[in-house]
Amino acid sequence: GHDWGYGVEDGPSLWHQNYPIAKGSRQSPIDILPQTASHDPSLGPIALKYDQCTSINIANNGHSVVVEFEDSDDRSVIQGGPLDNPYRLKQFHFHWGGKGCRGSEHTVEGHSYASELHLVHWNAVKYETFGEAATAPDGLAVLGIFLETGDDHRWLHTITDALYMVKFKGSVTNFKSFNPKCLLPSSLHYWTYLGSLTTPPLHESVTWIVLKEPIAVSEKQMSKFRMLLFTGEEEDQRMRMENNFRPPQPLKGRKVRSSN
Ligand SMILES: NS(=O)(=O)c1c(F)cccc1F
Ligand SMILES: [Zn+2]
Repeated sequence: GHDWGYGVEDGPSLWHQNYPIAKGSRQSPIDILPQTASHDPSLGPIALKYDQCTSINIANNGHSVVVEFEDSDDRSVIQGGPLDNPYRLKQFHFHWGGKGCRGSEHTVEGHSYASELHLVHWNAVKYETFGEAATAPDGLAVLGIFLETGDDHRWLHTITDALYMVKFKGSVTNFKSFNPKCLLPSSLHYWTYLGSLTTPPLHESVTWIVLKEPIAVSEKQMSKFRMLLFTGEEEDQRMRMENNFRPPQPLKGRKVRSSN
């Protein structure tokens, strides 16, 4: 059933009731302090091999809009940086705010961005399935990319033009051969730390890799995300999908490392 959301009655401050790990020792997102992040020379560059990317569909799961990928082999992986082996691309999705409001999950010295893109990868070397990896401490690697409002993003149109097809919770439509490489900023410099899923079940299974450089998207493009609904077609009360972000969580002694 509907056991969590982003509203007053089911939002992030209440998730601990059904998901006690919400108060755990490695929860995400966090506020990143660049001055405190230690530059670790042993941290190499991350490598994204997205060339043979195979997107399948785009869906509204009632919490975000998600693009799923074919992950039966290692055609699309992230490797290098803090990772000991390649992690397979499974899906990407976004978190965003209301009109004129901020909506990123990670913040940088208290500054939040308009939105945050998450590219979710899993450790198929050590685990059989995404589900199994999602509960393992080294199971997932999520690449976080900040979106700030500014110029139009030429490739984001492919996604925003498809959003009207998945307006309602539970809707899904074909979305083939989209390569998320076109959503990357020019620099792959990053911060990295050990954390969790930012939505229930909040498993502490994520190696976070957050890119320092945001990408620019237009306010008009952002407004198209806000025409999505949290609610299904059959529900009479229509709730606009916005502010679907969890606020920063306690660092609890964790170290954030910087690629440079
Ligand atoms: N937000 S997040 O990137 O932590 C995330 C995942 F990694 C996996 C599933 C859902 C989800 F929301
Ligand atoms: Zn996310």
